[in-house]
Amino acid sequence: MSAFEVNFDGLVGLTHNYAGLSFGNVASTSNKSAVANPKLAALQGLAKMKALADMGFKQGVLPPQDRPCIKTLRQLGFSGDDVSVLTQTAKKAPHLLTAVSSASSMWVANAATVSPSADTADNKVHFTVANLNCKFHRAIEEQTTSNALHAIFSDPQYFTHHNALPQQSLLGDEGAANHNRLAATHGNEGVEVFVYGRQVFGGAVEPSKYPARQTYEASQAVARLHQLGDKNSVFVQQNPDVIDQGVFHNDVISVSNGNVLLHHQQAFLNQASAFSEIEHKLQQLGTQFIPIEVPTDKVSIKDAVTTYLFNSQLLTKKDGKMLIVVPEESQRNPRVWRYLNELIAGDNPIDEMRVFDLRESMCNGGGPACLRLRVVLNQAELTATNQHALLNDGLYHSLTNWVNDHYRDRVTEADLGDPSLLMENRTALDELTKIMHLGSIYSFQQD
Ligand SMILES: N=C(N)NCCC[C@H](NC(=O)CCC(=O)O)C(=O)O
Repeated sequence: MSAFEVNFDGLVGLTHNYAGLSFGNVASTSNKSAVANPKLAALQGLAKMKALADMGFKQGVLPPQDRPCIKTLRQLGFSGDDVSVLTQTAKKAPHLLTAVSSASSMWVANAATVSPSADTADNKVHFTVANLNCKFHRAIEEQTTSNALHAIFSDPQYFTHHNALPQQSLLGDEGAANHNRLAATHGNEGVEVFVYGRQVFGGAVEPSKYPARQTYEASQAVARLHQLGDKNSVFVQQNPDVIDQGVFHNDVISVSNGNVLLHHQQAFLNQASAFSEIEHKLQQLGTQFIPIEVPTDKVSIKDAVTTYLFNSQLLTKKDGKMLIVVPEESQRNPRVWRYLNELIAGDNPIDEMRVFDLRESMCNGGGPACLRLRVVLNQAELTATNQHALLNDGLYHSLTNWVNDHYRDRVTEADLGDPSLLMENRTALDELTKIMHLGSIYSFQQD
């Protein structure tokens, strides 16, 4: 059956800031305490969405979360009215305030893992919300993420939603950032490649410096929930050495589209055997596997981490060829830029490149691919999707005006305790739920 890949991009939230919260993510820790510009960040994200929609790609939008998250602070013992909860936290536990204020839900590649109906035994689209339990500021995203996904994919005839896995390090799950799908076309049955950083039971090698966020046990659980057969799934360990060099998610070292896997030479442990399993399983589905390997002598791991060359989007164009969407940082590095130009001129399906300025997100370790969640939908599933979450000119203009009306152009850690910022968030998000017809997805709307 024919199907579309719809890229749902996360809108950057109003509290976007640089708090250095993600140990193991080099950009996050090295930009700690820099001054952030949430308005610019949101507009940069919208500009990418609009440009891709204008090129004919189907584009969706996922809303940001309500921050600072007062509900979480109450769970941690702060009490009184909302403003007093905020001001007490700012005074007594500023480190908690930065965590509950992060706009990290913008990186929706970590929101959930999604399996298209062509791969699942019951022929429904399955979503499992990621528990993100490696980082406290991200572990608090799951409930609102679940509410947003339900509000956009509400019809149980087509969509099955699974709660996040239990919040336990055994089951660390970072969603689609560690999940690559390979298939002849989006609509064909495919092979889903689950990439994990460590195996708790019986695993051997692990990174020694930085955390491996995704476990084998979590990847297995998601594949079971999604009713994926053995023929539709492959489990591969990410190379622990590259995690220790700052590759905290697999989408910082590889990206798939169709039957192509663009990856670094050092991306995976036991790369050869993993690729022969993928090749074999794709062959059984009648499809050839096209791995494109980037050698270390052309692009080092350091180059990959600083430029986010692999955190690119690979998109199938109408003519069947592929477009690669990269961040400006890739253009600024001569080795990476040379490689990319060789790639699009070479004998492979990728023949066009677009460069985007996503600096505000990049400074926290989030490139083009982090900002989007891929959802493959056939026509009936697309029709059943909340149409107000799909980007067209009207929604783009509404969202741009909404950002210009509500967002600040400067936020530092010191601003996070400002009660006006909390109120600005709530006013803006309340309006957004009306623009996008989401209902009451935020806890402040439910109290
Ligand atoms: N690779 C993918 N798919 N996503 C990127 C996520 C970046 C995010 N950064 C942050 O959460 C930094 C927040 C701060 O430090 O203020 C993270 O580390 O989880």
